[in-house]
Amino acid sequence: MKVLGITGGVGAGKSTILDYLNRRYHARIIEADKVGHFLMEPGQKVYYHIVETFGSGILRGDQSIDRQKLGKLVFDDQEKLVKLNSLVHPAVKEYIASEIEKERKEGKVPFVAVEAALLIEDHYDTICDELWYVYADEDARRRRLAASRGYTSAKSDSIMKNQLPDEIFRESCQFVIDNSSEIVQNTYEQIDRGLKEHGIL
Ligand SMILES: CC(C)(COP(=O)(O)OP(=O)(O)OC[C@H]1O[C@@H](n2cnc3c(N)ncnc32)[C@H](O)[C@@H]1O)[C@@H](O)C(=O)NCCC(=O)NCCS
Ligand SMILES: Nc1ncnc2c1ncn2[C@@H]1O[C@H](COP(=O)(O)OP(=O)(O)OP(=O)(O)O)[C@@H](O)[C@H]1O
Repeated sequence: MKVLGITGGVGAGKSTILDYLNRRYHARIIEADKVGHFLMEPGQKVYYHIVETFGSGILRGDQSIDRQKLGKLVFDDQEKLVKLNSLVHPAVKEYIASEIEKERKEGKVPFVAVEAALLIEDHYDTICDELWYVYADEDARRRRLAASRGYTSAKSDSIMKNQLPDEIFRESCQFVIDNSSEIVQNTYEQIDRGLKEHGIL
């Protein structure tokens, strides 16, 4: 059972591709963002450490972490982002590695696809057979993030500036998917080809 890592900048289309891998190929998909959100819920592994570090000002009335507030804090302050990453990333990677092991034991899925913007920085090459880079030009990404999530251009930029540049993604990955076209079928065809040519299936 192969493990495919899907990476790329914010809004490049990683989740869209994961959804296709699940629908078309019945891959088990794991989204690191979602794992991170889960581990931040009250009572979960990293909740207490985050509240201790960033203070109760980031909490909602029901004691859950207000991620929008936390995001505003960290995406404008590199030091705080590094601190948050150091609390969240090891727990997320450990959780994902254990899910992969479960799938390996059960042997029911053709492959696993793990998705995150930070697969390269966090050395997911140690648990993935290949890393694939999803590219879309920055204007398309800003436009899509504004339309689907209401992100302002400034918010998209504040996230982008904390992510790796295009050339590092290209150097570090084994396959590049260009998701700039608005015709998503073009993207799906690249995936179909990549899966065959790279022996993932
Ligand atoms: C800052 C947080 C609270 C904002 O939460 P929110 O729900 O508003 O946004 P979401 O998690 O969907 O992130 C939006 C996008 O920002 C980018 N992003 C998230 N974290 C990071 C980071 N540490 N560095 C660079 N980009 C990041 C990703 O492209 C992501 O898809 C959250 O992103 C977070 O906890 N980040 C730190 C942990 C992390 O890196 N998680 C992602 C993979 S483990
Ligand atoms: N080829 C495409 N044409 C038009 N819209 C697209 C295309 N690909 C993705 N989108 C849309 O762009 C938005 C961002 O895509 P998606 O959520 O898949 O990005 P992502 O890389 O997973 O983002 P994040 O880094 O935040 O996790 C979504 O609303 C999605 O439907």
